[in-house]
Amino acid sequence: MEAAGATEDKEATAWEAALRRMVPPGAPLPDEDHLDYSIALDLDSPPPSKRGSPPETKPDPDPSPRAPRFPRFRLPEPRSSPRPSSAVRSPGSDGVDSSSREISVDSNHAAAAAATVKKGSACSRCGRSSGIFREKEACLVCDARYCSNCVLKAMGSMPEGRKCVGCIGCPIDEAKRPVLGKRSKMLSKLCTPLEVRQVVKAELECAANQLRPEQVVVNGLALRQEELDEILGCPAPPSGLRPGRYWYDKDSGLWGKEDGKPDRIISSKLNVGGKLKADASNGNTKVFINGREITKLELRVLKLAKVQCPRDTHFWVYDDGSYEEEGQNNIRGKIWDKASTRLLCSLFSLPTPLGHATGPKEDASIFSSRPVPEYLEQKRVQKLLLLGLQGSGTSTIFKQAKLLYGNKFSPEEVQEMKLMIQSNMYRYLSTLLEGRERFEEEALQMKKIHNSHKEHSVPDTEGGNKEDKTCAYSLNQRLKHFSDWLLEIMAMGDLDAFFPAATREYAPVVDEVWKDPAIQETYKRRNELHSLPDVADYFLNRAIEISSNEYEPSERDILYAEGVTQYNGLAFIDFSLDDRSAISESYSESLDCQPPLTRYQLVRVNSKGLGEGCKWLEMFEDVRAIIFCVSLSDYDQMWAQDPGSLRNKMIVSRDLFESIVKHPSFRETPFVLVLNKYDAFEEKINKVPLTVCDWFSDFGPVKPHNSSQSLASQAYYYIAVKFKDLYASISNRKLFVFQTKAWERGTVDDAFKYIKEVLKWDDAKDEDVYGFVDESFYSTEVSASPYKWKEG
Ligand SMILES: Nc1nc2c(ncn2[C@@H]2O[C@H](COP(=O)(O)OP(=O)(O)OP(=O)(O)O)[C@@H](O)[C@H]2O)c(=O)[nH]1
Ligand SMILES: [Mg+2]
Repeated sequence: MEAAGATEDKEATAWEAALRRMVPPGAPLPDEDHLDYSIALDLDSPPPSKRGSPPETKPDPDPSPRAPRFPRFRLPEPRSSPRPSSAVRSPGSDGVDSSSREISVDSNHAAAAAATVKKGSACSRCGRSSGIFREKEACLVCDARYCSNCVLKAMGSMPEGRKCVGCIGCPIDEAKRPVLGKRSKMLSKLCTPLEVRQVVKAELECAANQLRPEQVVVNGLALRQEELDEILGCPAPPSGLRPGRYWYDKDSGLWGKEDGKPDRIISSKLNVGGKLKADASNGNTKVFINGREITKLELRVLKLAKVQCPRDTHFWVYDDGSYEEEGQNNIRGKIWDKASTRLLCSLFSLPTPLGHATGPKEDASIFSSRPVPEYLEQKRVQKLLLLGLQGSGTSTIFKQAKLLYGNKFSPEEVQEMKLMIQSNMYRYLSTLLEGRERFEEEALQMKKIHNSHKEHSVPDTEGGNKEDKTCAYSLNQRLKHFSDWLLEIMAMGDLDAFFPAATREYAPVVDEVWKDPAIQETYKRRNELHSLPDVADYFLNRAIEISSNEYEPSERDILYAEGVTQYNGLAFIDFSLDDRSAISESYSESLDCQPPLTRYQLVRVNSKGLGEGCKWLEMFEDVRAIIFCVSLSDYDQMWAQDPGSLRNKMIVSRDLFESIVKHPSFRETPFVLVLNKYDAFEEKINKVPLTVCDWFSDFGPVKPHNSSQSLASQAYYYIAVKFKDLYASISNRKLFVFQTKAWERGTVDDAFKYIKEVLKWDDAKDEDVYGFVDESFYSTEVSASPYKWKEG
């Protein structure tokens, strides 16, 4: 008995030790029943796990096979909603939202999906049910599921891919089309790489699995086989074509879902489907392109691109983008020629021509020999919107992403940064000078009062009078003069017109002013100067160097500089991240194929773009995720939102967050909260209590001597939970939280890796709703679960 107890004890300690390695030093151990992945913590991922059966002794209470590998921990949440026992859940779903999501499958598929969920995890052949960790392979036709013992017996040599022998020759369940040709972990385990490749090829290319022409309706008419061949075989086919109703504008090549905006530009002049109708995309703008009434979004982009289009304009647009007004026979220009228009289109998910759209048409028969995956597997760019209150760190994160994942700064961009840094330096200085004036006035006032008290006892002298007029914040006459002049320029808002021409000339004075004891005294009280960023001294210390003609901003300077590019409101970069992850890793390793790269587009909208009730945001469609950035160290800062009214900056940030969460465009969009400036926060929290911010008035930290967890990390969790609660109360969903120090590039890299995982869960969550992607299509590696390290 005692021995058993000892083993248990030992097990418990080993478990604890393993867990300890995963949480940050000093953090309390999470409550086992309340594990969660939505607050990302420590960033050192543990080594990839060896595959093996999961420990049976402690079933994962939150069996989230798609959770990322970052160890995380959660704060207790109410255990109200009962969870279905068999369905695999993703961490993004809280039970409520998943069922309420729009499902765009027809009722048959919905029924099939429901059946799948009910079927649970029993093998259709041997009937044995197994734990949630056991993978199953599902038949693409009837969705029967087989365990690894039975799959080869039930599916035979898979001449059409993963189908029961009895289903060979039958068309696949359309809901499963997205997983066609996707390797599964189980296949990789049971078959050699060569066999897997054959199965995948068969699945993609066999006749029975192809799209049937009648499933695709274009301009109201179901296609015939020749028409489908023509579409799929044209130089720029719609990628990943699925059954559905579409509209097609033969003249321009624009293509979209019925009742929707243009989705892409495919080759023009294809003889397919019916005639394009005016209401094909359900527009209501009274502006027409090739007879189709365009959507509001298209109209806005046209207007931004400076195309004149009053109501009742009818345009003809050709496949090279040239356009004319109906009946005028006069080409007015080319819509997509301007880079700015292409940028706008890309930002708002409107298509632009691919370049070869006007090339000679290929023979449709080539289609049969072209590798199918090319059109099936083209991925779309995942758009990530990066937002936050001014000064939260969005531009720093943006610049880090740029340095991390792609394009270096071009010489022009560096030049622009240089000018920005130089003019910022004057801004910092004027903030200091302004503060100095205020402090000087206060100090002299105090002195006067003090002296007037003394006057009663000490007789007045001339010396005393003179002393009354100077204090620690006083400047000499010359510098005072410069100060008045600079503040006047700033007040008139002329800075940018005046500098940088004057930059070099005044550099020595700037340097002198900055080093003057009065300014240094002022700088000591920088907490009271609300628009002075932490980096002010970094640049002011090098005033002379920065002002010189030869100055070349270093990577660090660029990072520390405020601002991004000339696009003050919007900046974007495209990049890709390796797709390997907890989900796909295990099988891509075993196959000699490269993991696919997902393209991301990071769009940074600065706070000005968020004004006016966030109108700008309406223009962003199909945003894959919102990354909302908050500066942790804002909790004691004040912010002048409207002239004359100071509010706590954290609260202003919260309100902005709330308005974005409530924004109708993002009802279905996952949110990742990035809590930035943890470094500054750590430093501040020991000096300024968190409770200075009204929103945090009930923060009651466990005294440091009672807890090994640092005050900063307690406060961090508290804030994270505040935001999570707020988010859940509005959206009924889970907010993902990540901590960064944007100056440290590694933390930004980790943030993007985390975001990538969040997107995967979100995808997986959708698929769960459909019920067709079962664990066999994704690794159900327990690597996601902290329990895997239990064994050491
Ligand atoms: N201490 C500290 N400072 C940071 C961190 N991230 C950014 N900053 C600084 O905070 C200031 C504001 O950061 P930005 O990246 O410019 O913030 P923003 O969201 O772009 O704000 P605007 O450009 O004003 O809209 C800059 O001086 C940054 O260098 C961080 O992690 N720690
Ligand atoms: Mg900035």
